Parts: sequence; structure tokens; C-alpha cells
Amino acid sequence: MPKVPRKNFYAVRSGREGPKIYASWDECRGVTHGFSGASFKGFYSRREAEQWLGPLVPVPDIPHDVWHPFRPDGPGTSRKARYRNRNPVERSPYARPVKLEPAQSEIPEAFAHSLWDSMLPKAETESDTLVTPANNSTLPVFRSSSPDNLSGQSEDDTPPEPAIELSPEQQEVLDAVKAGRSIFFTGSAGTGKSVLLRAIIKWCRDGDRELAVTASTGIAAVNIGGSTLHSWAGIGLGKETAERLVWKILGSDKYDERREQEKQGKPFAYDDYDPDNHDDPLALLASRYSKRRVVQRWRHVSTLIIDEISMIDGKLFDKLEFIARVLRKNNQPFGGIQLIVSGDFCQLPPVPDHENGAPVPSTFAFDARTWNLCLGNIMCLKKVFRQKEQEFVDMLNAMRFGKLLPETIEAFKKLSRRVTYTDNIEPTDLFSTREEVDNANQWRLHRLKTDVHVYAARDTPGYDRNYNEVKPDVMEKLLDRLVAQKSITLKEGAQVMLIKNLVQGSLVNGTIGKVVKFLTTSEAQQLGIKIGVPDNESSSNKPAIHSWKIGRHFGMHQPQDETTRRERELLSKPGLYPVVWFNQGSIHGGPIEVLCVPNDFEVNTADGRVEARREQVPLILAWALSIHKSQGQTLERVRVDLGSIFEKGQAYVALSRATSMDTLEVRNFDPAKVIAHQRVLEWTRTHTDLI
Ligand SMILES: Nc1ncnc2c1ncn2[C@@H]1O[C@H](COP(=O)(O)OP(=O)(O)OP(=O)(O)O)[C@@H](O)[C@H]1O
Repeated sequence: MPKVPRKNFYAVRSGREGPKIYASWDECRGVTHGFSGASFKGFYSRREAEQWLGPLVPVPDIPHDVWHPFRPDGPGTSRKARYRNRNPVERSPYARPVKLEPAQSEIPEAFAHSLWDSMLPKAETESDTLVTPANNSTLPVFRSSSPDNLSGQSEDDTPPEPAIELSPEQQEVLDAVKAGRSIFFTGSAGTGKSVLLRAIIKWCRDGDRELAVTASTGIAAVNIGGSTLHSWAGIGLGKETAERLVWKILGSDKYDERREQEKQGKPFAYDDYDPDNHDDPLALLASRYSKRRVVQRWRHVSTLIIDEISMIDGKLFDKLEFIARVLRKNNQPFGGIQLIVSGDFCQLPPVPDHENGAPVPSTFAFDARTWNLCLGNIMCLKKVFRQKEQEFVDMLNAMRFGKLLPETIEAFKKLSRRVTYTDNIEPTDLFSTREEVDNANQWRLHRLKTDVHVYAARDTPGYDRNYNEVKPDVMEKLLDRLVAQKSITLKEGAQVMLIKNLVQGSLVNGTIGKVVKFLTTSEAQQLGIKIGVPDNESSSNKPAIHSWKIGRHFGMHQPQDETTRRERELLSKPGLYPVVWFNQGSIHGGPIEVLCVPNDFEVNTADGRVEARREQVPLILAWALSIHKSQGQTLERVRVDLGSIFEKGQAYVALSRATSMDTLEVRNFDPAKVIAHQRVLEWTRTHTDLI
């Protein structure tokens, strides 16, 4: 008899917990059985379930100004009620027992002892107490039921990306991820690491993984729609010892108390801590002081993404590895979490720490004691997409490893000539300090004698991972990570850079253009000028807002009505917006004029929830840009003055933004500024396949 496929997803339109998708019939039954008016249906894939559920989720019809678009409820709702309305899976671990997989709950006694031992100072030298998994089959296996449609219309949180087919080597990495392997993938600048990472994130989210998306810095995190690693891990600055960090997460008062008992000769048993057992007075004590949500997310996550690993210190990597094992009660490397780590160690290094005012040399993540244990699989992307000329690719590669031959130095020096363009768009100057960037841009803006138009952002707080509304000062700090500015002054003739993919992927983030006039949306429509929409679903020339992720993460969807309401709202905005003329970078070729209306920019938690949102025109002044902000960008026309470079890897990051030697100007080329980090060179020598 043919086998009938099992339905894995149950969408509930009306049940005790509101509209929601469940992964088992038992859960679905639990919220619908005996519930008057219950409505539910089983599906073979999550996508089908979402489609069935999506349009019917009610959203209050409250004017935009008084309703936070990404808030799960309206204003005036009590915090308690908001908390109650949320997805119960995301409530405190104490609301519902946290189930550990058998392999995680059964921690051998020897491990409990070795764990406590390892928390004593001498443990610094006891790296071999770790247990390596016998094979990768013990790692979790994905439960995705979705097709691997990477080029289709995206419903996820990542910015709309023009359809890109993964290369065979990128696909190989994705396959390794699908097989549940922990991997570190690297490659020189422009080999498509970010493109691949977005494909991985999409794949994981289409499935049902507990995914955390993080990066070493705020800007890098924003680029992939995640949070910083520090913030996800709940470790603050992470300066304390690993043990201290664990106890901070679990409740420092308990830690102090336990230390006191230790001094009095009372034996310590790790398993004393059981946050699920409220009959245990110690558990109650711990739960009162512990960061419950931090514990919960460490225990629930199955896949952790860390981007721009080059800026993570090796000591921090070890601390996180330790925290993972302890909090998950799982002695596999990194507590059995599947790690997906990406970056290029030849780019920016970790920011050095300071002790008593003096810098403490930082270490690289590959120097971590547990690095090899956690990331045995290193994969390298070799095909460079950003630059097409092999000669340029070779020059950049030589620079990457600080191996400049006299002829390469000569070739770079030849790039000091001035490049002129007939379309009046100048190259972007890359500087190493923010001050240089601001001065250069303001000076150029000042020289324009046209009318001034100031655009102030509309900032809205979201919710932190504890479901508290983000406070204004915290919101400010979070939004500071965005490339979109709080206020931007524009004039006719200003050179600008697009900071969002617009108009169905025909204009990409990083495209440089010039402001040619200012119009209202209706004037632009009458003149047939395209309106810059980030949406991937609008086929007409109308602004629309891409799906609001908070809705999705609270089990709600952006209803059609809401999208049209936002469209209407934008179209009826009385203000004047900049019309920008773009020549380069238009994928469909040819110049294009676009009315740049405000777009949404978001700062997310690692699980994709919106913490803060900024509505701003998707432009920044682009006569000059900082090297730090240019990381990850592809720029058509670049001018770099290497005279102001101070950090190893900075020159490489700056020059590798360019797509072609023809459009790259290099001032003050000095081979002494092009040094690769000695430690990185030593490490790559032991990984010759990475060169
Ligand atoms: N498979 C692919 N096919 C075509 N183009 C691609 C592919 N992968 C990446 N690209 C293009 O190559 C360019 C560089 O990609 P990406 O920014 O992902 O590289 P990266 O390795 O992250 O670079 P960096 O280290 O400098 O941040 C982008 O313009 C991207 O669209």
C-alpha cells in the first residue's frame, strides 16, 4: 500500500491561542478541542499553512500615527495582557516545562564534575575535558519541508535580493548546512559570502529551525537582519570570565551564595540548578535572579549564525562555547548547537580591548581553544563575483595576504591617475574616520546653491527579547547602527547612495546617483517616474511596504488591507521627495529616475523580531563614505586615499569594494599600509586550501 505523507503543520485560525501554526496534531488539538468556533487545518508544508492562515489574521484598524505598525497589539494594552497574547512558546520557560532532548538531559556525572572543575581557574589549561561528538550524525537534522527556492519571491525578513543562482561552491556550503554540519565558510572579498548567508537564513527560516542570526558588529548584524552576538548571548560586554558570565546569566546572587557554601566545604553539585523545578528552593532562588530569556534562548537554539567572525576575539569564542555547554547541559562542542560562521580573517580584525588605558592585544577566533573542535569543517569560496578582471582579482588577493611583488605595487601606483566621468557622477571617497567623511560630504553639499530639503526620520520603538517596549535611549543606540540617518539634508545636485534594494531588484543597495529634483508622489506618478518601493510583490508602479516581520514572529501576517492602507498613505503624503537619477548599477541597464520615498529600516533581535524601526528616505550623501560602513558594499566608482589608513586589513577592505580597476583611484599608495596581520598569515599557512 502506498505510504500516505504525514501532515506536519497545523494552522489554527481560531483557537485558544489565536491564529498560529503548530508542528503537531496534539498541540493543535490542545488549543481547538472544545473551543467554540475553532477553525484549523493540517498541511504538509509550513508555507501552505502560512498561506492559509495569512490574510485572515485580524489587525486593528487604527490610524498609522497612533498604532505601532509592528506592535502585536494596540496602545493602552496592559503589559500583562500583551504578554498573555503572545506566542506561548516565547513565554518564560517556567510557564511550561522546557523539554531537553534525551541526549541533553542525560549529562554524565563525570561531566558535572569536570564542568565544575573547569569553572575553577586551573581549568584554563584543561581543554581536553571536552567530548568530541563521535560523528556528525549526533547533530540535529533539519526538518524543512520547503523547496529550495532561493530565487523566488521572498517572504522573509532579509532585504529583497535580485534573483541570484548560487554557484556550485556556494551550493555545497548550503548542502552542508542542510546536512546539519557546523561550518565556517570564508573567501576573499566579493566571493558571495553575504549572498550565501542570506540563502542559508532563508532556508533555515522556511523550515522550522530555532535559528539565531548574529554578527560581530551592529552594522554587520543589520545587513543580515539579525542582532549582535553579544546581545543575543546576553553577556553585555563579555569581559568577565566564562564562569562569571554563566553565573551572571543564571543569577549572580546565587553564585555568591554558592561560593560561600563552597568556602565552607559544602560540595557543589551542578545539577542543583533546575529552572524547571519550582519545588526546589534553590531553583526558585536561581530563577528569581537569572536572565530567564537568555537561558531559554541558549537552550532552545538549534542553529547559530555568526557573521563577520574576523572581528570576534578568540577568548570570547571560548567563553561562549563554555556558556553553551553549561546552559544546555550538553557536553558536545558548543553545547551541540549547529554553528554557521562566516567571514574573512584578512578583513577587519577584532577591536582591541583596553586595560588600564593600554591596549590588550586581541586574538582571532581561530585562536580559540575550542575553535577546531567546533568548526572542523572549513569551506572556502574561491570564485570572485564582484570583480571581473582577473588581473585586478590577483592584485587584490596579493594585497589580502600582504604579498605585494614589485609589479603589483607598480600596478597599484598606476591607479593614482584621475578618472573622470561624463555623467557628472563622481567616485565615492572612502575614508577611515567618520569625521573625514562628514567634512567631505558637508563641504560638497554646502557648495551647492540649490534649495535645502531636510528629512527627519520617524523612529518607532519595538520590543526587546523580553517583550518590553524598547526605551527611547536604547532605541536611539540601536538605530545608530543603521546606515539610514536620523536626519539627512539634501539639495538638487547632491550625490547620494541608495541604501536599500528598490523597484523589484532593478536598483541595488550601493548604487550611486544624483538628486535631480523634488516632487510629490502624485506629481511623480503623473510624470511616469518610478516610485522607490522595497517591495518584492508590487508589480505596479506603486509604493508598498514589505511584510512586517513582527507580525510573522507573533504568528500574525501583514494583511492585504494593511498594505494597501500604507500604499494609500504614502501616495497621499503631501511632502516633496527627492527624485534621483541613477546611471550605474541598474541591473536592467540604462539610466533610471526614481522618487525616493521613505522606507522602513529595522534593527532586529537574533530571531528576527523588530526592536526598533526607522522610516527615512533610503539615501545617504555619497561623495564620501567610511571604510567601516563600506564593508559588505559593492561600489562602482571608488577613490581611496591610503594616507589615512591605520588598521590592518582596512586598505584591503577599501580597495576590494571596487568592481573594476577602470573606476578605482588610489591615492598615496604605500605598501607599508597594506600589511596583513601576522597571526592571520601564520594561520592561513596551515590552511593552504584557503588561499
Ligand atoms: N552566485 C552569484 N552569482 C552572481 N553574482 C553573485 C553571486 N554571489 C554573489 N554575487 C554578487 O557578488 C557581489 C559580492 O557579493 P557579496 O557581497 O555577497 O560578497 P562577500 O563575499 O560578502 O563580500 P565582502 O567580503 O566584501 O563583504 C555582489 O554584487 C553579489 O550580488
